[in-house]
Amino acid sequence: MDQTVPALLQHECVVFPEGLHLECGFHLAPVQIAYRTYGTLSAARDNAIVVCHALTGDQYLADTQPLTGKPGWWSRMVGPGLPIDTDRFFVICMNVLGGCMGSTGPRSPRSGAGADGTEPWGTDFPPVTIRDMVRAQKLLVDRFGIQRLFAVVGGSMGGMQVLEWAATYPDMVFAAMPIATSPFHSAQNIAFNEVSRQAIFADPDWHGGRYWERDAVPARGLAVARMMAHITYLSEEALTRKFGRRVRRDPYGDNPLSLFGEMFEVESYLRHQGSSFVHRFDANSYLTITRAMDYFDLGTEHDGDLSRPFHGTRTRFCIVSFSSDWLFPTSQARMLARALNRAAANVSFVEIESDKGHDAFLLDEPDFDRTVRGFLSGAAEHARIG
Ligand SMILES: CC(=O)SCCNC(=O)CCNC(=O)[C@H](O)C(C)(C)COP(=O)(O)OP(=O)(O)OC[C@H]1O[C@@H](n2cnc3c(N)ncnc32)[C@H](O)[C@@H]1OP(=O)(O)O
Ligand SMILES: N[C@@H](CCO)C(=O)O
Repeated sequence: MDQTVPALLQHECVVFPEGLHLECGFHLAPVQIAYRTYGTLSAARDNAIVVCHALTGDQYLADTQPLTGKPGWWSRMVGPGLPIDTDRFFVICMNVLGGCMGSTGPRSPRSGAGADGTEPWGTDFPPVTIRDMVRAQKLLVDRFGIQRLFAVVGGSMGGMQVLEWAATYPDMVFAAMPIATSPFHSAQNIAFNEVSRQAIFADPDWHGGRYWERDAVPARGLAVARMMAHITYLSEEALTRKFGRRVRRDPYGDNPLSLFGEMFEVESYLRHQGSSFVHRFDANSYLTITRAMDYFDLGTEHDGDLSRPFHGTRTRFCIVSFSSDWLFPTSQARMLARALNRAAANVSFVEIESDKGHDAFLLDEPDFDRTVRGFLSGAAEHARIG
């Protein structure tokens, strides 16, 4: 496994020297937010959409991702004439707090007492929550002089941020589209995250989280973490359709269990997903962000009542789930819809038929594209956006 440390790049970002008081009680300063924008902010500043990325996404939504050289993760969704139409809307996408693509996170230089600005935070980076991520995003939205967002859209952990935006800043969000998400992180998903984290801890190059001292990364552990997680992003049907039981010659030649020097295509695919991930992601960020997802529960401060954060809301919601998503199943999306109904919110709910599993929101699903386009166009008419 290649041990190359993912490159530290220069990203477009804004530094907020005053920082942010985190939910854990720690004051993190400064806070840097890396972002990309697409389209033009209207003179009335009323056409802004914040798109929130998922666990391992980044701000490169619709242009080339600099580490991989590939198109941004939602290039088919965001652009001129596309469902999130940049001829009409001004789209902002920010790397989350705790991330590793330019926003303040475990790879950033440690700040505060005793810090000399050369050593990264590593595992001493304070625990952050989804609400902290959203409050950090609001710093940048305020800097743009935007008082009300036309919409907030996102899938998976991005959907958690959408819900947190709507709950924390109800007067700022006209429309909200939480996709393939849940009002709380389930026990099963916390369990998957824990397996991923243990894989990282078990790597001999983990070095107590101070792997930079060895100029290495816990590549094997991080790759195994991603391999396991990646299975949860697909579905049995999708894996069968893609690979079935097909085998190929084992290019690694390191499998003592292979009878004829072969390997299953699905094994080879997972290895590829694991090793390519290591080139674009930081292990300490992975730990920080998976933990933030685990903490997420809209009912925590409300005796488990998921409707209370939304009482009195005027935000229009469109909840989207995918029929084969077993990580964030439709039953959890329905739970969210019922909570919003109890809060008397304006809510619509769409389940898209798909066999692609959780990552369907990243893939070509024409019904999904039509849903995004339709909801945003309808909401734009009500918001009287040109
Ligand atoms: C939401 C966010 O915020 S963004 C974060 C999302 N981005 C990611 O998760 C990136 C990694 N994830 C993926 O690639 C996801 O599978 C998706 C959903 C984004 C893309 O899915 P698909 O387009 O169906 O691609 P697929 O899952 O088939 O993977 C294709 C890759 O596997 C490789 N591959 C396919 N079959 C095999 C095989 N048998 N052996 C080895 N490699 C294989 C392909 O060569 C391709 O490699 P590349 O990405 O280096 O070019
Ligand atoms: N595959 C996406 C979605 C996970 O929830 C990601 O890695 O961010």
